[in-house]
Amino acid sequence: MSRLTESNEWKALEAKAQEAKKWNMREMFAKDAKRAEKFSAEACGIFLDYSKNLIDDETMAKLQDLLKSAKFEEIRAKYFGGEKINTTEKRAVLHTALRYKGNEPICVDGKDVMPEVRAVLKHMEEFTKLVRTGKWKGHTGKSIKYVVNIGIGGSDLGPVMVTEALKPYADKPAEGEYSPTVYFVSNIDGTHMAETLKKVNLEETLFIVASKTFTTLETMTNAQTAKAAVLKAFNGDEKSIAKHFVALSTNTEAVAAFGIDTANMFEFWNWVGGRYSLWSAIGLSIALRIGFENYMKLHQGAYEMDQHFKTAPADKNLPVILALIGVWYNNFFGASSYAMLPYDQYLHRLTAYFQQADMESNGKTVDRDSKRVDYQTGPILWGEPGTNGQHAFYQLIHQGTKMIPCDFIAPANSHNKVGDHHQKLLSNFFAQPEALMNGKTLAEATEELRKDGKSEEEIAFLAPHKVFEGNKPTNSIMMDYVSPERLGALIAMYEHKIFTQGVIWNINSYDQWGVELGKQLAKKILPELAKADAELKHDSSTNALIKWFKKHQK
Ligand SMILES: O=P(O)(O)OC[C@H]1O[C@](O)(CO)[C@@H](O)[C@@H]1O
Repeated sequence: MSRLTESNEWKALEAKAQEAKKWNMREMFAKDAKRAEKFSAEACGIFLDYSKNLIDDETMAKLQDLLKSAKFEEIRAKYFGGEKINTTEKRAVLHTALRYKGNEPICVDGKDVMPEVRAVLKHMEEFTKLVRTGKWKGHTGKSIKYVVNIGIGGSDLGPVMVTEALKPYADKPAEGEYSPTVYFVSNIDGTHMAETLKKVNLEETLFIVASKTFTTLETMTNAQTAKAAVLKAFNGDEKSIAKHFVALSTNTEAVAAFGIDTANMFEFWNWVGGRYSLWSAIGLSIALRIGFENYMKLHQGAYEMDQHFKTAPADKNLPVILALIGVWYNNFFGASSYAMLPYDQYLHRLTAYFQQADMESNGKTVDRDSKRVDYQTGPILWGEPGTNGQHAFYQLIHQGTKMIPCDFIAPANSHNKVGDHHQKLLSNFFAQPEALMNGKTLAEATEELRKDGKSEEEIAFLAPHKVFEGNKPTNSIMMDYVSPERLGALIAMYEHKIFTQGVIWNINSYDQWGVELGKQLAKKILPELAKADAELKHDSSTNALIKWFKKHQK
């Protein structure tokens, strides 16, 4: 047994869960007219209603006790204070410094990181202005119309998600500026680069090679392909590289070795985790697309959420509430996944983005004391935007045998006022959590069928299929618009939720050793694919697959 599962706080929650499994949310709402008011909170323009959960005051108090016993406040202070809470890599975790708007120093190893942070932001601002005003010229003297960000994981998903989410801001550039079209190439599958190259005119294209390490196989392969295409287009003139390539990285030497002028390198630091890096130089494609001012508003929203997370009491603290509710279902109800369901088409990559943030952070089996855990850690996160998901997988959420807590997310206003689309969209946003909570009893289903004139025999057969057990937990999260400020706050809210859960589970949320083994094996297999008579020393399945591939490869 671990310290966590042996603790009184954990045991109290286990006992409480036995009680809560018998609760009926419909009855809880009927009994308490103030339930929604009691279990809701608002900060930084984000409204959270968490009343449609299997919780009462005592549950929340006991979850807070668990949090306290995990030394949450102490670890939170270390997180914001630049201490090396990523212990396996001996690194601080300071994405919050990248968006910090205050005047206090933030030190790592006794050195204030803020002057460097501000210098890189300044560099990004100047560069963004040059490109968006058409002053940055390509090799043949043409301005930049296309930007291709080459990166993967955290060097791709954040910028993709944000540029999609804030597209309305790209469509409204400031006076004298324009918004280049931005493409993202991540997959090592040559199709990704090939299809992108078909869409751009190289004379007007800027490639951003975005890689924290500047060693990632996918990114380096794609970058070499892009470099070869540029050199070919400009008759092998190496000088063209400086005009068409910039780098975002922590690895100056590798950037220089690639042939990119380090004056065109935007630096960040090893205390920025890849999946938390959109606030760093990795955000350059965002700034180029929506303008630096809007990128700063995104930072502002996140900074405000950081302040809220640092100071709000647990019962009003949005990231804390979300984290505690997540732990409640993950650890005491056996819920292995949760769904993130944004009701806004512009947020269509939000879930994919948080899949990395959450699953790469908290998908761990060993705790901070290097012991195997005896409890569940990070959940599986999945989802699609509403209402598309409703016509695909909601059936299982409503009537399947698994508990899938859901976060419903929606803005009160759409950027596109098209007829009554938004009203219809939002009616679904409100209806789904209501249906999941209330369900439909056998008596109600029977009554409906009777009203439809069905025979008693048909009713007996059909009614059980029409029953919705209900009692399914949801959070509803709203904001006025999907604006840079609100999106920044929303992202930071979930980042801190992930941190808080990591603290409770006593794991290091900031390393990712789990991605290494597959990479190592791929490196070993690559030369075997090229050599016809390579001796294969894998398991019989892997050997057979490689042989089949070789036989069929033309
Ligand atoms: O920015 P880099 O160093 O190319 O890494 C890309 C991604 O690869 C990972 O290390 C996982 O393989 C992620 O954590 C990271 O976001």
